[in-house]
Amino acid sequence: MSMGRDLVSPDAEGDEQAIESALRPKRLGEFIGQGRVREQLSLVLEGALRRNRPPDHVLMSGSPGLGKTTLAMIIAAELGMPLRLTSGPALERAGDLAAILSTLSEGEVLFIDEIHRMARPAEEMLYLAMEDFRVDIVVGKGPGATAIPLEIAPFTLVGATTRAGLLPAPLRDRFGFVAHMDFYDVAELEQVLRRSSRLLALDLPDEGAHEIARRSRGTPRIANRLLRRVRDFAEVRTDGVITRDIASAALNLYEVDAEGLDRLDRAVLGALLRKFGGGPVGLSTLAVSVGEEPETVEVVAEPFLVRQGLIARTPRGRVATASAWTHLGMTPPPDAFGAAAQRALFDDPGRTP
Ligand SMILES: Nc1ncnc2c1ncn2[C@@H]1O[C@H](COP(=O)(O)OP(=O)(O)OP(=O)(O)O)[C@@H](O)[C@H]1O
Ligand SMILES: [Mg+2]
Repeated sequence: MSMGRDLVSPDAEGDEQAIESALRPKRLGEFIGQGRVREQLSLVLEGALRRNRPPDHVLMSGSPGLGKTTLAMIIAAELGMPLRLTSGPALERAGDLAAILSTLSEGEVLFIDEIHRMARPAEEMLYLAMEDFRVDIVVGKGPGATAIPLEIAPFTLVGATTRAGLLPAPLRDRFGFVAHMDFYDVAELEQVLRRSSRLLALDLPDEGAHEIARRSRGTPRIANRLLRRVRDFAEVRTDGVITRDIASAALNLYEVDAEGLDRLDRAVLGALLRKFGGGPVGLSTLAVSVGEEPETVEVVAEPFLVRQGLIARTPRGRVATASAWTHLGMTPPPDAFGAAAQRALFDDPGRTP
């Protein structure tokens, strides 16, 4: 996604990937937060280990940087099986997928990242593979084409997506377990930060951890990234101890706001208030007004803004809440929360009052 250069962008790139893999928890017991997902997953894995069979296919959905790849690696590690990695965009043709499936060994874990971006023919091949551990290789073209069935070893598919809504139902239904990953709360992010500061041998008192956690956009990847920037600041300007004041000064310097909103978040919120009087406004109109793809706004900015109670999704479009106006230090127009806005918020055709 295009927001990669920002300090609080949820996407990882470049050097960051090496640092991330060093900080990645390797076993389920080290994985912080996501309590329910962790408990459900540990049952799935334990059951499979007892029966000595590969577990059901697992789908993980959630915003960037919440730990989907980490969890996929943990699944393989807990099963004691190798992990094969690929991604939806790499599977352009059915043949790309067949090449991988046909070389899997029994019990192997196949991780398909961004599974919603797989091409259609590969997706159809995957249905059969997931269900019957078989693929049909089509040889030839037109009326003379024949399908040669090919057995594949029983494997476990782990799919990850930032957009579960885009997965076709037949694909979603073939996963035995769907893990919905949510944003982390401040206490959980503090734990992530304490763990990382141990691994990086940093001096991070609780007050410093709290200040960084609060501004990490509910996302472990961002928490780790902010920790490294704050470390630079602490080491260059002071004795290296990351106090609350140091953390706060460093984050102000990097323009991470008090609630962790990044440039895109602030742009979206600003446009919603200034150009559309607080809404309701449609997603694509809002995206165009900040010069971004609707998908970027929907996947990267919106879930966090909704979670923070700054915007609401209504049947008529996105609307700003009272906190949004306060957050940007603006006064809502007199009718902002009047009859029209109330209608937008509560006229849900799918719901009876
Ligand atoms: N539960 C966790 N406990 C500790 N650290 C975590 C946890 N989840 C994620 N992290 C840290 O955040 C980083 C990013 O996580 P990960 O790469 O798994 O996210 P992702 O959901 O796959 O993101 P993307 O959608 O961009 O692929 C990891 O390298 C790891 O250091
Ligand atoms: Mg990932």
